[in-house]
Amino acid sequence: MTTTTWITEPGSSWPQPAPLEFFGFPGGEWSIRRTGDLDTTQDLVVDVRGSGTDDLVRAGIAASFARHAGMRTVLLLPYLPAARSDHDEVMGAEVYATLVNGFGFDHVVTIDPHSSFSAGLYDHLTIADHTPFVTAAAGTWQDRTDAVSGVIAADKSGSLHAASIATALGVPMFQALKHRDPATGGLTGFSVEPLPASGQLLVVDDICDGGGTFLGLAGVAGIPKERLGLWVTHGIFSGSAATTLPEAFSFIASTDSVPSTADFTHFDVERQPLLTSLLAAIADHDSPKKD
Ligand SMILES: O=P(O)(O)OC[C@H]1O[C@@H](O)[C@H](O)[C@@H]1O
Repeated sequence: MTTTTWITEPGSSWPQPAPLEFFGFPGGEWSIRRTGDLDTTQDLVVDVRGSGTDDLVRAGIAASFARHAGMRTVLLLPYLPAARSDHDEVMGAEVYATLVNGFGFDHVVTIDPHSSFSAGLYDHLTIADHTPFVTAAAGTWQDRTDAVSGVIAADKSGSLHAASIATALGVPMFQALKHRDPATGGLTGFSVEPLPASGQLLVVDDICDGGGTFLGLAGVAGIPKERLGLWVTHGIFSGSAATTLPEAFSFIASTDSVPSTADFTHFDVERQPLLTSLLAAIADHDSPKKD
C-alpha cells in the first residue's frame, strides 16, 4: 500500500502525518478512520505512488472524508496511471483520469506527465517542474566522473523535455529514435545522431518500464557504459531491467514516484524524494502572481 495521508498548513511544503488510518471491511471495501485529533483547518494531502487500484480508491475515500470534514484536499499523483495509453484503441489514460476526477480533489499534483494529452484529462492539475531533479542528478554524476557533454532524447516524443534539460545544463541535445509496434510492444529501428567523442552523455526520458528503449539506444550509440547515464522521472524498471540496464549505463537516476520492486543488486539507483517539491508546486500555485 502506497497511499499516505498528510496534513499541512495551506501553502506549506512541510507536512505532518495525518491522524488517520485506512481499514478494509470484510466485503473488501476501503474506509478510513481518525486515530487522533485532526485539525480540519489544515489541508489533507493524499500521496499515491505508482498506480495501484486499491491505492487510488483509498485516495478517493480520504478525499470524501476530508470534504465532509470541511478540509481542502490535495492529491499527490506524481506518476499519472496509464498516461502512455493515450493514443491506441484502449485509452487507459481516460479511464484513470475519470476515476481520479470523480474523487473531487481540490488540487492534483503530478510531475513529468507522459503527454500533454494525458495531463489535460485531469481536473485541477498542477505539474511540478522536474528539471531541478534532472540537473541535480547530472551534477551528482559529473562530480563523480567527468563533465556532462550532452543530453540524449530517448525518442521523438521526449525531445522537447530533453531539450529543456539540455538548456538547463548548458549542453547540446542529441536525438535518438525508435519504433514501437503497438500490437506487440516490440521495439525496432533504433538510431541516434552522431555523439561527442568525450564527456558524459545523459539519456533523459519520462518513464523506464522494461528498459528496451534505453538498451536499444545504448546499442546503437556505441558509447562505453562509463560515459552513459540514464535519467527517468518514473522508474518502474520491470522485468530484467535491473540486471540489463547496469550493463549499458554506469549511472541511473530517478525519483520515488513509483514504488519499484526492481532488484538492482550491487548497483545504486539514485532515487530523489518528491514530497516537498510536489507540495511546493501547490504553494506556488496558491500564491498570488507577482508582476
Ligand atoms: O522501453 P521501456 O522502458 O519499456 O518503456 C519506456 C519508454 O516508453 C515510452 O512510452 C516512454 O516515454 C519511454 O520512452
